[in-house]
Amino acid sequence: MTNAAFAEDHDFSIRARDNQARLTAGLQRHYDFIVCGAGASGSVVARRLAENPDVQVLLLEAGGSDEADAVLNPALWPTNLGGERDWGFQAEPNPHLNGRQLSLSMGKVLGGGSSINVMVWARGHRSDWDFFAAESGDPAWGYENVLDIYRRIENWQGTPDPQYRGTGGPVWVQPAADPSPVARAMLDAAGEIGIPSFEHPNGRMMEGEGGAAISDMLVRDGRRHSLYRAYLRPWLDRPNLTLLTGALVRRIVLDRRRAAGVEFLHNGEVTTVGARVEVVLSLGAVQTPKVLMHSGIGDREELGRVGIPVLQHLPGVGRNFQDHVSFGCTWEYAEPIAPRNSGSEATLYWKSRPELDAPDLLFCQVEFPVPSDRTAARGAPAHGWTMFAGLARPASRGRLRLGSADPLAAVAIEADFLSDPADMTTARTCVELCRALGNAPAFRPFVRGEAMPGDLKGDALDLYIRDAAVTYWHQSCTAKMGRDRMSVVDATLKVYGVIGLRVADASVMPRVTTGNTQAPCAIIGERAAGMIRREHGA
Ligand SMILES: Cc1cc2nc3c(=O)[nH]c(=O)nc-3n(C[C@H](O)[C@H](O)[C@H](O)COP(=O)(O)OP(=O)(O)OC[C@H]3O[C@@H](n4cnc5c(N)ncnc54)[C@H](O)[C@@H]3O)c2cc1C
Repeated sequence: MTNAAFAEDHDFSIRARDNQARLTAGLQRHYDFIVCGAGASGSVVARRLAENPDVQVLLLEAGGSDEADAVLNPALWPTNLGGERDWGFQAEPNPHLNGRQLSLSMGKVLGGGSSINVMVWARGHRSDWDFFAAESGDPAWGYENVLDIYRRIENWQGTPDPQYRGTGGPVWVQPAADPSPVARAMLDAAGEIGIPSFEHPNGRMMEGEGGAAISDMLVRDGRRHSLYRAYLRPWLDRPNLTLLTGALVRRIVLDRRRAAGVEFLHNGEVTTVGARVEVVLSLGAVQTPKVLMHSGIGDREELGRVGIPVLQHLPGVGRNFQDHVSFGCTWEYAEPIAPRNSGSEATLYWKSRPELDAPDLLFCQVEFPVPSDRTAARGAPAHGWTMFAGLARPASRGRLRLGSADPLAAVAIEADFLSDPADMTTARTCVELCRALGNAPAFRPFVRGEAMPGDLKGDALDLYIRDAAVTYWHQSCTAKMGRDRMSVVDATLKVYGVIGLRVADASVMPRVTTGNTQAPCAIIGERAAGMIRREHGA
Protein backbone atom coordinates (compact mmCIF):
# COMPACT_ATOMS: atom_id res chain seq x y z
CA MET A 1 0.00 0.00 0.00
CA THR A 2 1.32 3.47 -0.83
CA ASN A 3 1.52 6.15 1.87
CA ALA A 4 -1.37 8.06 0.24
CA ALA A 5 -3.55 4.92 0.12
CA PHE A 6 -2.67 4.17 3.74
CA ALA A 7 -3.66 7.71 4.83
CA GLU A 8 -6.92 7.48 2.85
CA ASP A 9 -7.74 4.13 4.48
CA HIS A 10 -7.01 5.59 7.91
CA ASP A 11 -9.36 8.54 7.26
CA PHE A 12 -12.03 6.17 6.02
CA SER A 13 -11.71 3.98 9.14
CA ILE A 14 -12.32 6.97 11.39
CA ARG A 15 -15.30 8.15 9.30
CA ALA A 16 -16.80 4.64 9.29
CA ARG A 17 -16.24 4.15 13.02
CA ASP A 18 -17.86 7.50 13.89
CA ASN A 19 -20.77 6.82 11.56
CA GLN A 20 -21.42 3.40 13.06
CA ALA A 21 -21.10 4.75 16.62
CA ARG A 22 -23.83 7.30 15.77
CA LEU A 23 -26.10 4.78 14.05
CA THR A 24 -25.86 2.09 16.72
CA ALA A 25 -26.36 4.62 19.55
CA GLY A 26 -29.69 5.58 17.98
CA LEU A 27 -30.94 2.12 17.05
CA GLN A 28 -34.33 2.40 15.30
CA ARG A 29 -37.40 0.34 16.21
CA HIS A 30 -37.80 -0.75 12.57
CA TYR A 31 -35.59 -1.19 9.53
CA ASP A 32 -36.60 -2.11 6.00
CA PHE A 33 -34.27 -5.11 6.00
CA ILE A 34 -32.58 -6.97 8.82
CA VAL A 35 -29.68 -9.15 7.74
CA CYS A 36 -28.53 -11.62 10.42
CA GLY A 37 -24.83 -12.55 10.23
CA ALA A 38 -21.95 -10.58 8.66
CA GLY A 39 -20.15 -13.63 7.29
CA ALA A 40 -19.28 -14.63 3.74
CA SER A 41 -22.83 -14.37 2.37
CA GLY A 42 -24.26 -11.82 4.81
CA SER A 43 -21.55 -9.27 3.97
CA VAL A 44 -22.60 -9.46 0.32
CA VAL A 45 -26.35 -9.26 1.01
CA ALA A 46 -26.09 -6.26 3.36
CA ARG A 47 -23.82 -4.31 1.05
CA ARG A 48 -25.94 -4.92 -2.04
CA LEU A 49 -29.17 -3.96 -0.26
CA ALA A 50 -27.57 -0.84 1.22
CA GLU A 51 -26.46 0.28 -2.25
CA ASN A 52 -29.98 1.69 -2.51
CA PRO A 53 -29.80 4.86 -0.35
CA ASP A 54 -33.60 4.78 0.11
CA VAL A 55 -33.64 1.62 2.22
CA GLN A 56 -32.51 1.23 5.81
CA VAL A 57 -30.52 -1.93 6.54
CA LEU A 58 -29.65 -3.35 9.95
CA LEU A 59 -26.92 -6.00 10.05
CA LEU A 60 -26.59 -8.05 13.26
CA GLU A 61 -23.36 -9.93 13.98
CA ALA A 62 -22.45 -11.89 17.12
CA GLY A 63 -18.70 -11.49 16.60
CA GLY A 64 -16.59 -8.33 16.61
CA SER A 65 -13.84 -6.50 14.78
CA ASP A 66 -11.52 -8.18 12.30
CA GLU A 67 -8.70 -5.73 13.11
CA ALA A 68 -6.26 -8.34 14.38
CA ASP A 69 -3.00 -9.67 13.04
CA ALA A 70 -4.37 -13.21 13.39
CA VAL A 71 -7.05 -12.29 10.81
CA LEU A 72 -5.18 -9.97 8.48
CA ASN A 73 -1.82 -11.75 8.26
CA PRO A 74 -2.47 -14.66 5.84
CA ALA A 75 0.07 -16.94 7.55
CA LEU A 76 -1.66 -16.73 10.94
CA TRP A 77 -5.04 -18.28 10.08
CA PRO A 78 -4.46 -21.44 12.18
CA THR A 79 -4.06 -19.29 15.31
CA ASN A 80 -7.78 -18.44 15.19
CA LEU A 81 -8.85 -22.06 15.56
CA GLY A 82 -10.26 -22.68 19.01
CA GLY A 83 -9.90 -19.00 19.93
CA GLU A 84 -12.27 -16.07 20.48
CA ARG A 85 -13.07 -15.74 16.76
CA ASP A 86 -14.18 -19.37 16.46
CA TRP A 87 -17.64 -20.63 17.47
CA GLY A 88 -15.79 -23.77 18.56
CA PHE A 89 -18.45 -26.28 17.50
CA GLN A 90 -17.76 -29.94 18.28
CA ALA A 91 -19.41 -32.76 16.40
CA GLU A 92 -20.94 -35.66 18.33
CA PRO A 93 -18.75 -38.76 18.76
CA ASN A 94 -18.81 -40.67 15.47
CA PRO A 95 -18.59 -44.48 15.36
CA HIS A 96 -17.42 -44.27 11.73
CA LEU A 97 -14.37 -42.29 12.90
CA ASN A 98 -13.49 -44.79 15.61
CA GLY A 99 -15.53 -42.77 18.11
CA ARG A 100 -13.72 -39.50 17.44
CA GLN A 101 -15.35 -36.14 18.06
CA LEU A 102 -14.29 -33.56 15.47
CA SER A 103 -13.84 -29.83 16.00
CA LEU A 104 -15.91 -27.97 13.41
CA SER A 105 -14.58 -24.40 13.54
CA MET A 106 -16.67 -21.55 12.12
CA GLY A 107 -15.85 -17.84 12.14
CA LYS A 108 -17.34 -15.60 14.86
CA VAL A 109 -16.07 -12.22 13.67
CA LEU A 110 -16.91 -9.68 10.97
CA GLY A 111 -16.49 -11.69 7.76
CA GLY A 112 -17.41 -14.99 9.46
CA GLY A 113 -15.53 -17.89 7.87
CA SER A 114 -13.97 -15.57 5.30
CA SER A 115 -11.99 -13.92 8.14
CA ILE A 116 -10.50 -17.11 9.58
CA ASN A 117 -10.33 -19.37 6.55
CA VAL A 118 -7.40 -20.36 4.35
CA MET A 119 -8.31 -17.68 1.75
CA VAL A 120 -8.61 -20.11 -1.18
CA TRP A 121 -11.08 -18.88 -3.82
CA ALA A 122 -12.79 -21.81 -5.61
CA ARG A 123 -15.90 -21.27 -7.69
CA GLY A 124 -17.49 -24.71 -7.70
CA HIS A 125 -17.81 -27.02 -10.70
CA ARG A 126 -20.12 -26.46 -13.65
CA SER A 127 -22.08 -29.55 -12.57
CA ASP A 128 -22.70 -28.08 -9.08
CA TRP A 129 -24.45 -25.01 -10.41
CA ASP A 130 -26.39 -26.97 -13.01
CA PHE A 131 -27.50 -29.24 -10.15
CA PHE A 132 -28.64 -26.17 -8.14
CA ALA A 133 -30.66 -25.07 -11.20
CA ALA A 134 -32.25 -28.51 -11.61
CA GLU A 135 -33.11 -28.81 -7.91
CA SER A 136 -34.58 -25.32 -7.65
CA GLY A 137 -36.26 -25.29 -11.06
CA ASP A 138 -34.62 -21.94 -11.85
CA PRO A 139 -32.08 -21.85 -14.71
CA ALA A 140 -30.64 -18.65 -13.24
CA TRP A 141 -28.82 -20.86 -10.66
CA GLY A 142 -27.12 -22.65 -13.58
CA TYR A 143 -23.46 -22.41 -14.49
CA GLU A 144 -23.67 -19.91 -17.36
CA ASN A 145 -25.47 -17.29 -15.28
CA VAL A 146 -23.25 -17.92 -12.25
CA LEU A 147 -20.15 -17.54 -14.45
CA ASP A 148 -21.48 -14.11 -15.48
CA ILE A 149 -21.82 -13.13 -11.82
CA TYR A 150 -18.29 -14.31 -11.04
CA ARG A 151 -16.96 -12.24 -13.94
CA ARG A 152 -18.87 -9.23 -12.61
CA ILE A 153 -17.72 -9.50 -8.97
CA GLU A 154 -14.05 -10.38 -9.44
CA ASN A 155 -11.11 -8.02 -9.72
CA TRP A 156 -8.78 -10.65 -11.18
CA GLN A 157 -5.06 -9.99 -10.89
CA GLY A 158 -3.66 -12.94 -12.85
CA THR A 159 -3.03 -13.39 -16.56
CA PRO A 160 -6.00 -11.81 -18.38
CA ASP A 161 -8.66 -14.34 -19.39
CA PRO A 162 -11.80 -12.33 -20.24
CA GLN A 163 -13.80 -15.44 -21.12
CA TYR A 164 -13.64 -16.52 -17.47
CA ARG A 165 -12.29 -13.69 -15.34
CA GLY A 166 -13.54 -10.17 -14.65
CA THR A 167 -11.55 -7.18 -13.44
CA GLY A 168 -14.15 -4.58 -12.43
CA GLY A 169 -15.68 -6.10 -9.28
CA PRO A 170 -15.18 -5.73 -5.54
CA VAL A 171 -13.43 -9.08 -4.91
CA TRP A 172 -9.67 -8.84 -5.40
CA VAL A 173 -8.55 -12.34 -6.46
CA GLN A 174 -4.93 -13.17 -7.14
CA PRO A 175 -2.96 -16.31 -7.85
CA ALA A 176 -0.86 -17.20 -4.78
CA ALA A 177 2.06 -14.76 -5.05
CA ASP A 178 5.52 -16.30 -5.45
CA PRO A 179 4.45 -19.80 -4.41
CA SER A 180 6.67 -22.27 -2.60
CA PRO A 181 8.73 -24.70 -4.71
CA VAL A 182 6.64 -27.56 -3.24
CA ALA A 183 3.51 -25.99 -4.74
CA ARG A 184 5.16 -26.01 -8.18
CA ALA A 185 6.33 -29.57 -7.49
CA MET A 186 2.74 -30.59 -6.94
CA LEU A 187 1.78 -29.41 -10.42
CA ASP A 188 4.76 -31.27 -11.90
CA ALA A 189 3.87 -34.39 -9.90
CA ALA A 190 0.31 -34.17 -11.22
CA GLY A 191 1.70 -34.14 -14.76
CA GLU A 192 3.81 -37.21 -13.97
CA ILE A 193 0.72 -39.20 -13.00
CA GLY A 194 -1.37 -37.96 -15.94
CA ILE A 195 -3.33 -35.07 -14.41
CA PRO A 196 -3.24 -31.82 -16.43
CA SER A 197 -2.33 -28.44 -14.95
CA PHE A 198 -4.13 -25.18 -15.65
CA GLU A 199 -3.15 -21.50 -15.64
CA HIS A 200 -5.72 -20.88 -12.89
CA PRO A 201 -8.27 -23.12 -11.15
CA ASN A 202 -11.42 -21.10 -11.78
CA GLY A 203 -12.10 -21.36 -15.46
CA ARG A 204 -11.89 -24.32 -17.80
CA MET A 205 -10.56 -26.53 -15.02
CA MET A 206 -13.93 -26.45 -13.26
CA GLU A 207 -15.89 -27.43 -16.35
CA GLY A 208 -14.34 -30.82 -17.03
CA GLU A 209 -12.78 -33.76 -15.24
CA GLY A 210 -10.51 -31.64 -13.04
CA GLY A 211 -6.80 -30.81 -12.93
CA ALA A 212 -4.18 -29.05 -10.86
CA ALA A 213 -3.35 -25.36 -10.45
CA ILE A 214 -1.78 -22.78 -8.20
CA SER A 215 -4.64 -21.60 -5.97
CA ASP A 216 -6.50 -18.33 -6.35
CA MET A 217 -6.48 -16.41 -3.08
CA LEU A 218 -8.32 -13.54 -1.43
CA VAL A 219 -5.14 -11.72 -0.44
CA ARG A 220 -4.46 -8.08 -1.30
CA ASP A 221 -1.28 -6.14 -0.53
CA GLY A 222 -0.14 -9.07 1.57
CA ARG A 223 -3.25 -8.97 3.79
CA ARG A 224 -6.40 -11.11 3.96
CA HIS A 225 -9.12 -9.70 1.73
CA SER A 226 -12.19 -11.27 3.33
CA LEU A 227 -15.64 -10.89 1.83
CA TYR A 228 -16.32 -8.44 4.67
CA ARG A 229 -13.34 -6.35 3.50
CA ALA A 230 -14.36 -6.70 -0.15
CA TYR A 231 -18.03 -5.79 0.23
CA LEU A 232 -19.07 -4.43 3.59
CA ARG A 233 -16.26 -2.40 5.08
CA PRO A 234 -16.20 0.12 2.18
CA TRP A 235 -19.89 0.82 2.90
CA LEU A 236 -19.66 1.46 6.63
CA ASP A 237 -19.62 5.24 6.26
CA ARG A 238 -23.13 5.21 4.73
CA PRO A 239 -26.10 6.55 6.67
CA ASN A 240 -28.44 3.70 5.67
CA LEU A 241 -26.34 0.72 6.85
CA THR A 242 -26.21 0.01 10.59
CA LEU A 243 -23.82 -2.72 11.70
CA LEU A 244 -24.32 -3.93 15.26
CA THR A 245 -21.57 -6.26 16.47
CA GLY A 246 -21.78 -8.39 19.63
CA ALA A 247 -25.46 -8.99 18.78
CA LEU A 248 -26.50 -12.63 19.15
CA VAL A 249 -29.66 -13.46 17.18
CA ARG A 250 -31.97 -15.69 19.25
CA ARG A 251 -35.04 -16.03 17.06
CA ILE A 252 -37.19 -14.52 14.34
CA VAL A 253 -40.31 -12.79 15.63
CA LEU A 254 -43.26 -14.10 13.65
CA ASP A 255 -46.57 -12.31 13.33
CA ARG A 256 -48.76 -15.21 12.21
CA ARG A 257 -46.90 -16.27 9.04
CA ARG A 258 -44.87 -13.10 8.57
CA ALA A 259 -41.33 -12.46 9.80
CA ALA A 260 -41.98 -9.23 11.67
CA GLY A 261 -38.59 -8.76 13.28
CA VAL A 262 -35.63 -10.26 15.08
CA GLU A 263 -34.98 -10.91 18.77
CA PHE A 264 -31.34 -10.66 19.79
CA LEU A 265 -29.09 -10.42 22.80
CA HIS A 266 -26.85 -7.35 23.01
CA ASN A 267 -24.92 -6.12 26.05
CA GLY A 268 -26.79 -8.63 28.21
CA GLU A 269 -30.24 -7.38 27.13
CA VAL A 270 -32.79 -9.09 24.92
CA THR A 271 -33.98 -6.61 22.29
CA THR A 272 -36.46 -6.84 19.43
CA VAL A 273 -36.23 -4.81 16.23
CA GLY A 274 -38.90 -4.86 13.52
CA ALA A 275 -38.44 -5.54 9.82
CA ARG A 276 -40.70 -3.60 7.48
CA VAL A 277 -39.86 -5.64 4.38
CA GLU A 278 -37.72 -8.75 5.01
CA VAL A 279 -35.43 -10.63 7.35
CA VAL A 280 -32.47 -12.46 5.80
CA LEU A 281 -30.72 -15.23 7.75
CA SER A 282 -27.00 -15.54 6.90
CA LEU A 283 -25.78 -17.16 10.11
CA GLY A 284 -24.02 -20.11 8.49
CA ALA A 285 -25.00 -23.77 8.21
CA VAL A 286 -25.15 -24.41 11.97
CA GLN A 287 -26.73 -21.27 13.38
CA THR A 288 -29.23 -20.61 10.57
CA PRO A 289 -31.14 -23.89 11.10
CA LYS A 290 -30.74 -23.49 14.87
CA VAL A 291 -32.37 -20.04 14.82
CA LEU A 292 -35.09 -21.30 12.46
CA MET A 293 -35.92 -24.10 14.89
CA HIS A 294 -35.94 -21.76 17.89
CA SER A 295 -38.39 -19.61 15.91
CA GLY A 296 -40.78 -22.55 15.53
CA ILE A 297 -39.77 -23.36 11.95
CA GLY A 298 -38.64 -26.95 11.59
CA ASP A 299 -39.55 -30.56 11.97
CA ARG A 300 -42.71 -30.99 14.07
CA GLU A 301 -41.31 -33.96 15.97
CA GLU A 302 -37.92 -32.41 16.65
CA LEU A 303 -39.45 -29.15 17.92
CA GLY A 304 -41.98 -31.09 19.98
CA ARG A 305 -39.17 -33.08 21.61
CA VAL A 306 -37.79 -29.91 23.23
CA GLY A 307 -41.15 -28.15 23.66
CA ILE A 308 -41.00 -25.42 21.01
CA PRO A 309 -44.45 -24.62 19.50
CA VAL A 310 -44.49 -25.30 15.75
CA LEU A 311 -45.31 -22.32 13.54
CA GLN A 312 -44.22 -23.91 10.28
CA HIS A 313 -43.54 -27.62 9.87
CA LEU A 314 -40.47 -28.01 7.65
CA PRO A 315 -38.85 -31.43 8.20
CA GLY A 316 -35.69 -30.47 6.28
CA VAL A 317 -34.46 -27.83 8.73
CA GLY A 318 -31.14 -29.02 10.16
CA ARG A 319 -31.09 -32.13 7.93
CA ASN A 320 -28.88 -32.88 4.91
CA PHE A 321 -25.75 -31.62 6.76
CA GLN A 322 -22.75 -31.90 4.43
CA ASP A 323 -19.06 -31.11 4.59
CA HIS A 324 -15.90 -32.21 2.83
CA VAL A 325 -13.98 -34.77 4.86
CA SER A 326 -10.23 -34.95 4.39
CA PHE A 327 -7.49 -37.46 5.24
CA GLY A 328 -4.06 -35.95 5.76
CA CYS A 329 -1.11 -37.67 4.08
CA THR A 330 2.28 -36.26 5.06
CA TRP A 331 5.81 -36.15 3.63
CA GLU A 332 8.92 -35.14 5.55
CA TYR A 333 11.04 -32.35 4.05
CA ALA A 334 14.71 -33.08 3.36
CA GLU A 335 15.45 -29.53 4.59
CA PRO A 336 12.84 -27.26 6.25
CA ILE A 337 10.94 -25.09 3.73
CA ALA A 338 9.03 -22.10 5.16
CA PRO A 339 5.35 -21.96 4.19
CA ARG A 340 4.36 -19.03 1.97
CA ASN A 341 1.12 -17.03 1.76
CA SER A 342 -1.51 -18.98 3.73
CA GLY A 343 0.61 -22.14 3.47
CA SER A 344 -1.86 -23.61 0.95
CA GLU A 345 -1.03 -22.62 -2.61
CA ALA A 346 -1.75 -25.56 -4.87
CA THR A 347 -4.99 -27.37 -5.46
CA LEU A 348 -6.07 -30.44 -7.40
CA TYR A 349 -9.42 -31.98 -8.33
CA TRP A 350 -9.78 -35.42 -9.86
CA LYS A 351 -12.19 -38.32 -10.35
CA SER A 352 -12.05 -41.56 -8.38
CA ARG A 353 -13.77 -43.38 -11.27
CA PRO A 354 -13.54 -42.50 -14.97
CA GLU A 355 -17.29 -42.74 -15.57
CA LEU A 356 -18.11 -39.82 -13.22
CA ASP A 357 -19.37 -36.58 -14.76
CA ALA A 358 -17.19 -34.40 -12.50
CA PRO A 359 -14.34 -34.63 -9.97
CA ASP A 360 -15.24 -36.26 -6.65
CA LEU A 361 -11.81 -35.79 -5.04
CA LEU A 362 -10.47 -32.52 -3.67
CA PHE A 363 -6.83 -31.96 -2.73
CA CYS A 364 -5.35 -28.85 -1.11
CA GLN A 365 -1.66 -28.90 -0.36
CA VAL A 366 -0.65 -27.60 3.06
CA GLU A 367 2.99 -26.59 3.44
CA PHE A 368 3.35 -27.83 7.03
CA PRO A 369 2.43 -31.11 8.77
CA VAL A 370 -1.26 -31.34 9.80
CA PRO A 371 -1.92 -34.65 11.56
CA SER A 372 -5.32 -35.34 13.15
CA ASP A 373 -5.70 -35.69 16.93
CA ARG A 374 -5.28 -39.47 16.39
CA THR A 375 -2.65 -39.68 13.61
CA ALA A 376 -0.36 -37.32 15.56
CA ALA A 377 0.52 -40.37 17.66
CA ARG A 378 1.96 -42.04 14.55
CA GLY A 379 4.74 -39.46 14.63
CA ALA A 380 4.34 -36.40 12.41
CA PRO A 381 7.69 -35.00 11.24
CA ALA A 382 8.91 -31.65 12.58
CA HIS A 383 9.08 -30.30 9.01
CA GLY A 384 7.06 -31.50 6.09
CA TRP A 385 3.97 -30.98 3.99
CA THR A 386 0.52 -32.52 4.20
CA MET A 387 -1.98 -33.14 1.47
CA PHE A 388 -5.55 -32.45 2.57
CA ALA A 389 -6.87 -35.35 0.48
CA GLY A 390 -10.63 -35.16 0.62
CA LEU A 391 -14.00 -36.14 -0.78
CA ALA A 392 -15.50 -33.45 -3.00
CA ARG A 393 -18.86 -35.22 -3.34
CA PRO A 394 -19.50 -37.02 -0.05
CA ALA A 395 -22.51 -39.34 0.12
CA SER A 396 -22.81 -39.19 3.94
CA ARG A 397 -25.42 -36.86 5.43
CA GLY A 398 -25.59 -35.53 8.98
CA ARG A 399 -28.11 -33.58 11.02
CA LEU A 400 -28.44 -30.98 13.77
CA ARG A 401 -30.49 -31.50 16.92
CA LEU A 402 -31.54 -28.93 19.48
CA GLY A 403 -30.27 -29.34 23.03
CA SER A 404 -33.30 -27.61 24.57
CA ALA A 405 -35.82 -24.82 23.93
CA ASP A 406 -33.31 -22.29 25.32
CA PRO A 407 -31.83 -20.33 22.38
CA LEU A 408 -28.50 -20.17 24.23
CA ALA A 409 -28.23 -23.98 24.56
CA ALA A 410 -25.71 -25.72 22.31
CA VAL A 411 -26.91 -27.59 19.25
CA ALA A 412 -25.82 -31.21 18.75
CA ILE A 413 -24.06 -31.70 15.41
CA GLU A 414 -24.28 -35.26 14.15
CA ALA A 415 -21.87 -34.75 11.26
CA ASP A 416 -21.84 -38.48 10.45
CA PHE A 417 -18.75 -38.35 8.22
CA LEU A 418 -18.09 -41.69 6.46
CA SER A 419 -21.46 -43.08 7.58
CA ASP A 420 -22.28 -43.97 3.97
CA PRO A 421 -20.13 -46.97 2.90
CA ALA A 422 -19.69 -45.42 -0.56
CA ASP A 423 -17.53 -42.74 1.07
CA MET A 424 -15.11 -45.35 2.42
CA THR A 425 -14.69 -46.77 -1.07
CA THR A 426 -13.93 -43.31 -2.47
CA ALA A 427 -11.67 -42.52 0.50
CA ARG A 428 -9.42 -45.53 -0.27
CA THR A 429 -8.99 -44.36 -3.88
CA CYS A 430 -8.42 -40.82 -2.62
CA VAL A 431 -5.56 -41.87 -0.33
CA GLU A 432 -4.04 -44.11 -3.02
CA LEU A 433 -4.07 -41.26 -5.54
CA CYS A 434 -2.61 -38.91 -2.94
CA ARG A 435 0.26 -41.30 -2.26
CA ALA A 436 0.97 -41.69 -5.98
CA LEU A 437 1.12 -37.92 -6.23
CA GLY A 438 3.29 -37.33 -3.14
CA ASN A 439 5.69 -40.15 -4.05
CA ALA A 440 6.08 -38.94 -7.68
CA PRO A 441 9.59 -37.99 -8.84
CA ALA A 442 8.83 -34.24 -8.88
CA PHE A 443 8.85 -34.13 -5.06
CA ARG A 444 12.13 -36.02 -4.61
CA PRO A 445 14.37 -32.93 -4.48
CA PHE A 446 12.31 -31.63 -1.53
CA VAL A 447 11.42 -34.60 0.64
CA ARG A 448 13.16 -37.27 2.68
CA GLY A 449 10.18 -39.55 2.28
CA GLU A 450 6.57 -40.36 3.09
CA ALA A 451 5.77 -39.99 6.79
CA MET A 452 2.20 -41.27 6.71
CA PRO A 453 0.18 -43.29 5.91
CA GLY A 454 2.76 -45.50 4.09
CA ASP A 455 1.81 -48.56 2.11
CA LEU A 456 -1.19 -49.70 4.15
CA LYS A 457 -3.75 -52.14 2.79
CA GLY A 458 -7.13 -53.53 3.83
CA ASP A 459 -8.13 -53.03 7.46
CA ALA A 460 -4.94 -51.08 8.26
CA LEU A 461 -5.77 -48.54 5.53
CA ASP A 462 -9.38 -48.27 6.72
CA LEU A 463 -8.18 -47.68 10.26
CA TYR A 464 -5.90 -44.91 9.04
CA ILE A 465 -8.71 -43.25 7.06
CA ARG A 466 -11.08 -43.24 10.05
CA ASP A 467 -8.33 -41.96 12.36
CA ALA A 468 -7.12 -39.29 9.94
CA ALA A 469 -10.52 -37.88 8.89
CA VAL A 470 -10.97 -34.18 9.66
CA THR A 471 -13.25 -31.44 8.36
CA TYR A 472 -12.40 -29.11 5.49
CA TRP A 473 -14.69 -26.63 7.39
CA HIS A 474 -17.22 -26.59 4.55
CA GLN A 475 -20.34 -27.11 6.68
CA SER A 476 -23.38 -26.62 4.46
CA CYS A 477 -26.77 -27.75 3.08
CA THR A 478 -28.83 -27.67 6.32
CA ALA A 479 -31.69 -25.53 4.93
CA LYS A 480 -31.52 -26.68 1.37
CA MET A 481 -33.02 -25.02 -1.68
CA GLY A 482 -35.30 -27.24 -3.70
CA ARG A 483 -38.78 -28.47 -4.37
CA ASP A 484 -39.10 -31.74 -2.46
CA ARG A 485 -40.56 -32.12 1.05
CA MET A 486 -37.11 -31.82 2.67
CA SER A 487 -36.46 -28.45 1.02
CA VAL A 488 -36.49 -25.41 3.29
CA VAL A 489 -36.22 -22.57 0.76
CA ASP A 490 -37.47 -22.14 -2.79
CA ALA A 491 -35.49 -20.93 -5.80
CA THR A 492 -35.76 -17.34 -4.53
CA LEU A 493 -34.37 -18.45 -1.14
CA LYS A 494 -37.69 -17.73 0.63
CA VAL A 495 -38.47 -20.01 3.54
CA TYR A 496 -41.47 -22.14 2.61
CA GLY A 497 -44.65 -21.12 4.38
CA VAL A 498 -43.28 -17.89 5.90
CA ILE A 499 -43.62 -14.40 4.44
CA GLY A 500 -40.69 -11.98 4.48
CA LEU A 501 -37.99 -14.49 5.46
CA ARG A 502 -35.10 -15.69 3.32
CA VAL A 503 -31.95 -17.68 3.95
CA ALA A 504 -28.75 -16.67 2.18
CA ASP A 505 -25.67 -18.66 3.23
CA ALA A 506 -24.08 -22.09 2.84
CA SER A 507 -27.19 -23.68 4.38
CA VAL A 508 -29.17 -23.33 1.14
CA MET A 509 -26.83 -25.44 -0.98
CA PRO A 510 -28.70 -28.58 -2.05
CA ARG A 511 -25.31 -30.30 -2.22
CA VAL A 512 -21.88 -29.07 -1.12
CA THR A 513 -20.02 -27.58 -4.06
CA THR A 514 -17.00 -29.43 -5.43
CA GLY A 515 -14.35 -27.12 -3.94
CA ASN A 516 -13.93 -24.69 -1.06
CA THR A 517 -17.14 -22.90 -0.27
CA GLN A 518 -16.63 -19.16 0.26
CA ALA A 519 -16.88 -18.20 -3.43
CA PRO A 520 -20.21 -20.06 -3.81
CA CYS A 521 -21.38 -18.23 -0.64
CA ALA A 522 -20.61 -14.92 -2.38
CA ILE A 523 -22.78 -16.05 -5.31
CA ILE A 524 -25.60 -17.02 -2.93
CA GLY A 525 -25.36 -13.54 -1.37
CA GLU A 526 -25.37 -11.83 -4.77
CA ARG A 527 -28.33 -13.86 -6.02
CA ALA A 528 -30.29 -13.26 -2.81
CA ALA A 529 -29.76 -9.49 -2.89
CA GLY A 530 -30.54 -9.34 -6.61
CA MET A 531 -33.83 -11.19 -6.16
CA ILE A 532 -34.83 -9.08 -3.12
CA ARG A 533 -34.08 -5.83 -4.93
CA ARG A 534 -36.03 -6.89 -8.01
CA GLU A 535 -39.04 -8.06 -6.00
CA HIS A 536 -39.32 -4.91 -3.92
CA GLY A 537 -38.09 -2.46 -6.52
CA ALA A 538 -35.33 -1.68 -4.03
C1 LIG B 1 -10.78 -22.68 9.33
C2 LIG B 1 -11.55 -22.55 8.06
C3 LIG B 1 -10.90 -22.64 6.83
C4 LIG B 1 -11.61 -22.52 5.65
N1 LIG B 1 -10.93 -22.42 4.47
C5 LIG B 1 -11.59 -22.03 3.36
C6 LIG B 1 -10.89 -21.64 2.18
O1 LIG B 1 -9.67 -21.56 2.14
N2 LIG B 1 -11.63 -21.30 1.09
C7 LIG B 1 -12.99 -21.31 1.10
O2 LIG B 1 -13.59 -21.03 0.06
N3 LIG B 1 -13.67 -21.64 2.20
C8 LIG B 1 -13.01 -21.95 3.34
N4 LIG B 1 -13.70 -22.18 4.49
C9 LIG B 1 -15.18 -22.19 4.43
C10 LIG B 1 -15.82 -20.82 4.26
O3 LIG B 1 -15.16 -19.84 5.02
C11 LIG B 1 -17.30 -20.95 4.65
O4 LIG B 1 -17.91 -21.91 3.81
C12 LIG B 1 -18.07 -19.65 4.50
O5 LIG B 1 -17.50 -18.63 5.30
C13 LIG B 1 -19.52 -19.87 4.89
O6 LIG B 1 -20.22 -18.68 4.68
P1 LIG B 1 -21.61 -18.42 5.39
O7 LIG B 1 -22.06 -17.07 4.97
O8 LIG B 1 -22.51 -19.58 5.15
O9 LIG B 1 -21.30 -18.43 6.95
P2 LIG B 1 -20.18 -17.69 7.79
O10 LIG B 1 -19.13 -17.11 6.91
O11 LIG B 1 -19.76 -18.64 8.84
O12 LIG B 1 -20.97 -16.46 8.43
C14 LIG B 1 -21.93 -16.58 9.44
C15 LIG B 1 -21.85 -15.32 10.30
O13 LIG B 1 -22.97 -15.29 11.17
C16 LIG B 1 -22.53 -14.98 12.49
N5 LIG B 1 -23.47 -15.62 13.40
C17 LIG B 1 -23.70 -16.93 13.58
N6 LIG B 1 -24.67 -17.13 14.49
C18 LIG B 1 -25.07 -15.92 14.90
C19 LIG B 1 -26.09 -15.48 15.78
N7 LIG B 1 -26.88 -16.34 16.43
N8 LIG B 1 -26.27 -14.14 15.93
C20 LIG B 1 -25.50 -13.25 15.24
N9 LIG B 1 -24.52 -13.61 14.39
C21 LIG B 1 -24.31 -14.94 14.22
C22 LIG B 1 -21.14 -15.57 12.56
O14 LIG B 1 -20.39 -15.00 13.60
C23 LIG B 1 -20.61 -15.28 11.17
O15 LIG B 1 -20.01 -14.01 11.09
C24 LIG B 1 -13.02 -22.34 5.69
C25 LIG B 1 -13.69 -22.25 6.91
C26 LIG B 1 -12.97 -22.32 8.09
C27 LIG B 1 -13.71 -22.21 9.40
